[in-house]
Amino acid sequence: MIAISEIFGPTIQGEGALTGVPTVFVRTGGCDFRCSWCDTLYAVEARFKADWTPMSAEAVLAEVERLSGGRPLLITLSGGNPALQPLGDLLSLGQARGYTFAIETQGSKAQDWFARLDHLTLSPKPPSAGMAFSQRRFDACLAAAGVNTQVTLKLVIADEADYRWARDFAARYPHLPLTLQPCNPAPATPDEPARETDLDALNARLRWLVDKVTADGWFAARVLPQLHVIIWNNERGV
Ligand SMILES: C[S@@+](CC[C@H](N)C(=O)[O-])C[C@H]1O[C@@H](n2cnc3c(N)ncnc32)[C@H](O)[C@@H]1O
Ligand SMILES: Nc1nc2[nH]cc(C(=O)O)c2c(=O)[nH]1
Ligand code: SF4
Ligand SMILES: [Mg+2]
Repeated sequence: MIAISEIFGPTIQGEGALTGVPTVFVRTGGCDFRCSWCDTLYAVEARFKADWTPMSAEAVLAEVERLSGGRPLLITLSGGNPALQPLGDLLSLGQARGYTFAIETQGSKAQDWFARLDHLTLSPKPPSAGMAFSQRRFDACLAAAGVNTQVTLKLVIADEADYRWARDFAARYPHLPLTLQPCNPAPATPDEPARETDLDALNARLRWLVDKVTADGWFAARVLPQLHVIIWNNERGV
């Protein structure tokens, strides 16, 4: 069974290389990390376990088909860490009906079914997140993706130290397409679910990041906002 926090859409992918692409999100419950600025703690912290529904692959796909009116589109697996879940059967069922699959994960856990995804977005955490990085685990994710899954790096930047870390990190993986996104410093939290972020402050961070990248001539990086935050602020399920 798959631990499901929420299934929603169709909406658009708001982050990373697939920004703007229509998609349904399947958000799993449970994470091996607890990032300081995580915007989805309701799908992370064990105290919310009772809100996560154990679902079969068939039941998850049935809900996606209901939401999409049976018209196949991109299914984005996120969480929590979806790589902790048994998602191989969901891929087989969905792909047989024409759906394509992308995953968002931090690169801490590899699964053999990564090779059957269309897109694997790896988002290793910068220093500001407060999480340890395992090179071995990250490289295992890359190896599991094989040659047929499109891998991209998505790095969140909160401050100067994160920016320097991102420069070093990306230099070790020059073959991977790279997107940078400014950290939302005021995400909604379980204790303050209606919290709104300051979009002007977020835009200032975006401008700072563009200035850094252009001043450094870092032309391999693409700088993108979280489009869903610009459109819907910290709203959940969009
Ligand atoms: C909520 S995570 C779930 C998937 C997986 N656990 C991961 O971190 O990649 C989805 C994406 O949101 C990003 N993210 C989380 N909180 C954020 C914030 N406050 N500002 C910007 N991006 C954030 C993560 O870095 C990740 O790229
Ligand atoms: N529209 C939209 N785009 C997203 N990209 C990554 C998301 C996530 O929470 O993983 C997300 C999300 O929650 N909504
Ligand atoms: S790894 Fe992803 S879901 Fe887990 S705590 Fe960090 S940002 Fe949140
Ligand atoms: Mg999100």
